[in-house]
Order: sequence, then structure tokens, then C-alpha cells
Amino acid sequence: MGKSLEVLIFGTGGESEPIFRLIGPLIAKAVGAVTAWRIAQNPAVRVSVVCRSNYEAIKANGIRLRTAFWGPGHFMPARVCRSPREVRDVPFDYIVTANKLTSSPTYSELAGLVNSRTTLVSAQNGIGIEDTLRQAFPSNTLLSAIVYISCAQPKPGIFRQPMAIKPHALGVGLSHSPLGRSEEDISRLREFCSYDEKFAMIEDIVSHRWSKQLWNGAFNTLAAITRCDSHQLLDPSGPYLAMVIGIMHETQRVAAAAGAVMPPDAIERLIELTRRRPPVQPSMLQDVFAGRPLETESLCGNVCRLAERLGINTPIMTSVYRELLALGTGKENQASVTRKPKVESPAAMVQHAAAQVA
Ligand SMILES: CC(C)(CO)C(=O)C(=O)O
Repeated sequence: MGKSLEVLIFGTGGESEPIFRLIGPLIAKAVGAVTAWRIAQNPAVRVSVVCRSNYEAIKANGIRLRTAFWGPGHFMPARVCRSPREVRDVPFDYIVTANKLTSSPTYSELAGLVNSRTTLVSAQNGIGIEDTLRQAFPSNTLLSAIVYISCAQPKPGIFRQPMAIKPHALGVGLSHSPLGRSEEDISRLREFCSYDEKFAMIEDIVSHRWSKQLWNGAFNTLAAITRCDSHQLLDPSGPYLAMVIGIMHETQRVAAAAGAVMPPDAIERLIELTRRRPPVQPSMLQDVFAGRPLETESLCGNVCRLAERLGINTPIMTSVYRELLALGTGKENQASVTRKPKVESPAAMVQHAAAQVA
């Protein structure tokens, strides 16, 4: 048997807010734990995890899961640690960053772990998400993984994957490198995708990432502001549908200018698909309810800034960005958690945004 590969998963997801455990579809980001479990099914791979609030539970009982894609499961990671410092001596082949991308990424913590052969895999939502990793580790293979599964952690160490917005869990491709792509990069990509049949290899990762951003940029942001799920946002007689479509059109223009290629009916298809699937409470709404920092920059701010650089007008997205900044990040959200929309007059916001577009 060949040498065993070492994989580290950085970030195994925050705990879901109790109200969601009782009343609604469980949707939050616990994708790190699900990915760790899937990779650990390969006998040649040893999977270690860095955990924060769920450290005690996972150290004692491992990771337990109920998933729509793969059924139930349980596994004990090879190592469970609170900090990357504890596994400094391990020569990691892959490090998967599945931590939340807030305005202060913590990649300096990874510096001591990455050797010249380590492949980095960024499994995060949004645009511009790989930039910090690329700057920190310019010559390492960097894979970009688009997450299509919704995951939650209703209790520490217990995970659910109730649904997905695509037939695969992760779409993985090579992130752009100024050094070009080497044979080694391609074989690492193939190897990573071979770990699970629901890890799909994607050639044009830029276009796929922008297609996913069409969804996240509209649904995550508006859900966080209005406290609505995906079906409520799409209600044809409700006040939000125009904004969903407006943000998607703005995103599509920025995406095209950034080199992404999408089918002309991408927006209609995405809306249709979202209507057909069960309602989703996007991860950003979960974060609002749990009082966690929001991924405002990767899901909205980075796109607004890119649009500005490219000379593209994005009035709806820009007003949504302002709302998200006003919503704040972290604990201060908890005080304002209600089932009512945060925006006093969403219709006024739609009108205001529409007037700016006209
Ligand atoms: C995959 C999906 C849509 C799951 O809800 C997501 O990306 C999110 O909520 O942020």
C-alpha cells in the first residue's frame, strides 16, 4: 500500500441558532465536517480537523451526520485540534479551508503548516475568496471548491445535510495562478475530486463561481436583510422578487466583464430551480440569527468594488451592501433577532433601488 495522505480541514461550521432547529429547514455552513467525513472514507487518507466551539464534542464522540446525499454516518478524525499549531509537525498534502470568510481571514495561522507540496483547497462562498490564500502561498497548488450543499450543525458534533442546489456537493477547479498550471496542479485536482463521487471536476471554475454568486449574491444578502427564505423572496406578489432579479442582472453584467461565460437564460433557470427545490434559509441568514459575523465582503462588497473598477453601475447591489454594513457583524445582531424583516419598508427599498436603475 502507498503512503497515506494527510488532509487537514480548517473550520467545521458554526452551530445553528436554536429557533431554526425547531421551526425551519436547517441551513447553515457546516460544510467542513461533511467534506472531512467524505474524504475520510478513502482508506489511504488520514483526516484531521481544526475545531473551535465544537472541539470537546468532536474530540469525545467524533463527527455524526445525517445527509440527504450519502445517508447517515459517523467518523473519528485522525486528529482533532483547537489550533493549527497543534499539528505543525504533520506534512499535510491537502489543507481545506472551510472556515467562514469574514473581513479578517486568519490564514497566518496556516503559515507554519503549509509546505511546498501542500495543496490548498478553498471551500468558501463568494468572489475574490482565493486572493488572500494566493498571496500568502503564491507557489502552492490552489483549488477552488464551489459548495452546492446546504449543511447545518444543530448540536456540537452533529451535522445535517438536508439538501443541495445541484446534483453534486462540490464543484472543484484550479484557481488561477500567475505561474500558470502545471501537470502537478492537474494531478492534484484529479486526486482531490476522486475522493468522492459527488466532488465534480470543473474546467471553467471562474464561470461556475460567478454562476453560484448569481444565487448567493441575491438570496444570501436579501435573506439576511429581510429574514425571508428563498421561496418568500421569490413570491410573485411579494416585495422582493424585483430585487432578486435586479441583483442577478447586475451580477451577470459584472461577471461577463470579468470573463465569465453563462447561458443567456442563466437567471430564469436559477429562479425556476430555486422555486422547484424546498425553501432554503441561506447561510447568511443563519449567521444573522446566530449573531455570527456576516460574509458581507465576499458575497457583496467584493462584487461592488469590482463593478466600480470595471465601470459597471450596480445600484441595487450597492444599496444592499450598505444595508448589510448597517446590519453589522457578530453579536450585535442577536439583540435584533425577530421573525420580522429588519428593513422597515422593503417596498421603499425596492422603489429606491429601481429609481436608481431607471
Ligand atoms: C449552498 C447554499 C445555497 C446552501 O444554502 C449556500 O451557498 C448558502 O446558503 O450560502
